[in-house]
Amino acid sequence: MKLCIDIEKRLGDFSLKLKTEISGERVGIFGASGSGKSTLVHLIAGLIKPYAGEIYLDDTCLFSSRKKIDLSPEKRRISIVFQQATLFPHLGVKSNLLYGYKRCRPSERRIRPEAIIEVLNLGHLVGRGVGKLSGGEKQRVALGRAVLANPRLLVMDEPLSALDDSLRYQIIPYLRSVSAEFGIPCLFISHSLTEMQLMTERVLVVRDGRLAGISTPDELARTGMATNPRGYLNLLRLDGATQKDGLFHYPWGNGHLIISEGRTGEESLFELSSRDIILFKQHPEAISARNLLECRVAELFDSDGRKGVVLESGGKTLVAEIVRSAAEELGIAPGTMLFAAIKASAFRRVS
Ligand SMILES: Nc1ncnc2c1ncn2[C@@H]1O[C@H](COP(=O)(O)OP(=O)(O)OP(=O)(O)O)[C@@H](O)[C@H]1O
Repeated sequence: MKLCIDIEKRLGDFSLKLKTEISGERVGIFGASGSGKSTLVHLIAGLIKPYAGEIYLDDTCLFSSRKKIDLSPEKRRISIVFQQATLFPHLGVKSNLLYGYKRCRPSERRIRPEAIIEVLNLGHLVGRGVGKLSGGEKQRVALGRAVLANPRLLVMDEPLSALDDSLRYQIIPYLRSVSAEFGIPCLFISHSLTEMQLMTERVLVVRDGRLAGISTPDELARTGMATNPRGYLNLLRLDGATQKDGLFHYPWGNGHLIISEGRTGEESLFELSSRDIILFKQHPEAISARNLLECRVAELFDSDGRKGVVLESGGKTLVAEIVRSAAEELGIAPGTMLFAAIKASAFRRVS
């Protein structure tokens, strides 16, 4: 997908003026509350109209004030999944799912409803009404309905922010797999950096209605490391745990990670703050932390007076954070071998 935007819009005191070009299959729009993310996607989807400018999706002109083109939302074929799943309350799960599908020309129906029902794990819900569905189930039905409308682009406008933490991370694999399995490019809006890291490959950053830059989620996490209260959040997908003395041992890099709140038999996603990793130049004699990993410094980066240290072991990486003076005292440079100590309780299991 390639999106070219050059638009201006004013809403009350707020003005949006943005010119950019971004490509990718999973693109993020990231910015603080009120920065203009929803306004931007409403303009792209044709729900509101710019004063002036142009919007192109691949080779299709969606809007051009110069050429007097303004495609209707239906002709743009952009499906939006909103923060709160807006299902039709008088229709059951199946009719909600098929709502847009039935309105597509048969020749345009690319995706089989059965395939979506399977990918989104909705089989046990198709005979039900929507009134008693949980928040996560409603969001999966809304997602299925959006995909079955055969969109050219799927917009997800903070689809996870109404869900609690555990549900949020359960839904992310579904969001990723619909986009990947059915080849539908998606535009994912959020102000959560973790969601950006899990969902997108490139990110358009918006600040006060203006373009603040185009970045990758990892670059964003690195830049924000010093100012983010939780530093750089390492996201680790781990599997194959064995349990010993009430702790979970996961294979990682050249060794193991020992984690308090793990589980056996299933993959889990863990967060680990860069601030929970302590670095030693030499092997410490005795420490209480359960993890002591020998790692090579792959890279160093700056973030507002602090140093990010990218540690590598057996092809896996972790980012640790130290103050600049500590980096100088320890003589840390790419290639240096270090010991990283991490408490087993520092890992937070999010799914
Ligand atoms: N119809 C409107 N009339 C006047 N101001 C509006 C209107 N719609 C939005 N705004 C203002 O435009 C600004 C951007 O709103 P928008 O919803 O695009 O932000 P956002 O980045 O999506 O925020 P959030 O993350 O909180 O959803 C806000 O200051 C909002 O109050």
